[in-house]
Amino acid sequence: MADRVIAFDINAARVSGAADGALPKQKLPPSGTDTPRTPPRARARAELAAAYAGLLGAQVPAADILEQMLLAVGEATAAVTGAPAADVQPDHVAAVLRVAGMTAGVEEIDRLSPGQWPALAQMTSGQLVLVLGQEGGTLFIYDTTCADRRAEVPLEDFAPFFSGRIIRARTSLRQLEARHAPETAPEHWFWSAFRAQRMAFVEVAVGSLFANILAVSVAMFSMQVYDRVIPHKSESTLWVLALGAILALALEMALKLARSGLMDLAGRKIELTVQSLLMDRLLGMKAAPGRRSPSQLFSAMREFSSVREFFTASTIGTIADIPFIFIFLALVASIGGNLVWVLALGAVLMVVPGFLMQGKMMKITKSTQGASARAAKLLHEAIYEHETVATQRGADRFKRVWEELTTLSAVKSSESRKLSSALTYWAQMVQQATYVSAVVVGTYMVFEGEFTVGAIIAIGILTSRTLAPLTQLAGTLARWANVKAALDGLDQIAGADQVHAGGRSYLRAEAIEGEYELRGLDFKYDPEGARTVDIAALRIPSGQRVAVLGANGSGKSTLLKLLAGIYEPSAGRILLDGVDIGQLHPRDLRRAVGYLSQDVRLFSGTLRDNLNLTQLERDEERLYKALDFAGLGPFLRAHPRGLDLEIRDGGEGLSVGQRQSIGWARLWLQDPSVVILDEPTAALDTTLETTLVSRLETWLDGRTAVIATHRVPILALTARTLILQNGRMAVDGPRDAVLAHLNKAKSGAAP
Ligand SMILES: Nc1ncnc2c1ncn2[C@@H]1O[C@H](COP(=O)(O)OP(=O)(O)OP(=O)(O)O)[C@@H](O)[C@H]1O
Repeated sequence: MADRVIAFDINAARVSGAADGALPKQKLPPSGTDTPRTPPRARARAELAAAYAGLLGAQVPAADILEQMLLAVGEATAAVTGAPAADVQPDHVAAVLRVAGMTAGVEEIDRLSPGQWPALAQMTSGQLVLVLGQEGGTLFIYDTTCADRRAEVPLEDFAPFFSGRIIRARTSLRQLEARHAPETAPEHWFWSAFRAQRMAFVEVAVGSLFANILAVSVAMFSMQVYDRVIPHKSESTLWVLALGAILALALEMALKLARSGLMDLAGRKIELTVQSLLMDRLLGMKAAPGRRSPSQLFSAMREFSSVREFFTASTIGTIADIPFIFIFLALVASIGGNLVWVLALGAVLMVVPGFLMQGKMMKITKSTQGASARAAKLLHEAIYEHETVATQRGADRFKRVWEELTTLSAVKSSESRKLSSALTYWAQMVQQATYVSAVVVGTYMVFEGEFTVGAIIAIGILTSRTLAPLTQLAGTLARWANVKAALDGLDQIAGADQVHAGGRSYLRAEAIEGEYELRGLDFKYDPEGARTVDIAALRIPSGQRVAVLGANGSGKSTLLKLLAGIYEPSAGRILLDGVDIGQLHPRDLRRAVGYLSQDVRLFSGTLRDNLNLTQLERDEERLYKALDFAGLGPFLRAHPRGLDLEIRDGGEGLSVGQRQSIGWARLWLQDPSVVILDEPTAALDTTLETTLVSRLETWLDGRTAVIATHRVPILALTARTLILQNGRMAVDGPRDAVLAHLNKAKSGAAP
């Protein structure tokens, strides 16, 4: 039996890779996440978690799980000790399974029973094993060394080594819905957040009902005092009624306070949901060159504040009070009969202009927003491009356009303010006029003997209460155009095509070899315009290094962005490892394809943040190794702040060449199997370029590389040369042959 346990233990070690790292290496791509400092069991545990998730129907590659795990481990240890990543614990595995959309947790069990499986069991040695099921006295364990991946282990062999802890995951209802529910129209990004808070709104409505019923008490009190207390001089009744009315008022206030608390909470939740969704959509947008302007997106996001202010407690309270107008009207009808029509007419007159003016308000708002968006863009350029504006003597032009825009925006917003004040004042005036009319009609009814003085007083009070929410509604309507325009702007962001489109399934690829095939590839920035890239057929075998040459504007950068999957072809296909690049899961694509752009951008934060944008790398040594590779190591080792060097707002803090080096360091950390490089050494000095090129000799080994360049040293790394002319492939051949041909053509053309 002991042999059996040992055999099992070895299997377990192999399955979880804890002891000897016996996992087949090719299972995970050679990615930046798999560093020498990757916590010892992380890699194997990622494999196990991926296998477990797969059993539950969620196809998540181990590489994704590994990334999440390292994040979870890093955050947990950083939070406690600030130390580098520790070992992956069961809690981290459970957390990662939850991120993958399942419900998962660590449980302590005292008995092994069939209902618990499949689950990950922790052994006394700390190893995790995936238990697939249990039948009688036998457990089925996931074992990659068996042909059918299942090992049978008797319970009595397993039990002594079992720690009593399991990680159990279940498919969440949301996941089941996503997997099996028939496809329905997607929910509106904004209104669906309201729907999620519907319970809070039901509670608000109930609170409003009681608050409004209590609000009647003052009217009833006045009526009773005038009609009963005064004629009979009944002091005790007066005090009883007064006490009742005050109690009712206090209760009404308490209810309204509770109601506004509830609305605030719901409002906050809605805001957080919507803001996070908008950010997700913004970050996940597909590149749409020439079709969407960044300044439009900026101003749309900024306008969210007007949406937030609109949907505060006061607006929701106003809307919640509207249905109760009918209760008040019914009450007035029961006291004053036909007099209720005066109120009804007043109510209609109060809000109709607000509705009629919506079109005009919308027009004014759109032009105000247009002008202020353009002004914001100008401001951005004036600040960030200050040096160019100054050296190119552009200040006068900027000032003129700024004045034009601010004048336009001031005129338009004053127009909008005037209209909205007029609407509010109109509503207030009609409310007062309705009160006067109700008293006049009531007085005639008193003359006729149909009415008491108390009833007139009560109706006066009820008139104010009935119409008060409508005055607020008029104000709300005046602001609605603004909010509607902001929502329309945000629709652009929320509805923008996403890189990772929800509701479609992608092909998951653990590793990408890097073989490209282009078929009938066309790309146009402007759908009506000419083709920027037009390549009938091209094949780049995996591991080949290709240089792309061509004059300025010939389409090199565009082709590279297409190969990197940043742009989508307008027509034709790009296959990577035989799969349409659009079919590959964006995470897998981004992991395997490294892209170094012509203009490396830095973000505000430290240099460490800028190097480690994935937040996965916690090993300082590795960060320095990356910097050494890119030629920045000596500079930063000598720098007093080192990796904590502050990169200022707008990415300033390093020279253009140093920025390009950071791009190289990022690429080294990513360690992709395909590299797409756009003028990757253009900003480097010749010494660094030569050093880097010699390092690349070995680093590029086994990687597919497509390099657009005007520089000779980097050409030495490539085996094949493509020359683009107006987006078309003019030449394609072995480097030396192409270069010789070019030199010959040049010398032939020379006088
Ligand atoms: N974002 C964009 N929107 C519209 N047109 C663009 C955009 N980017 C590039 N173009 C156009 O596409 C054509 C090809 O540009 P691309 O940047 O691919 O050329 P390139 O060969 O990389 O040039 P360079 O050597 O100067 O970097 C150019 O005519 C350019 O005007």
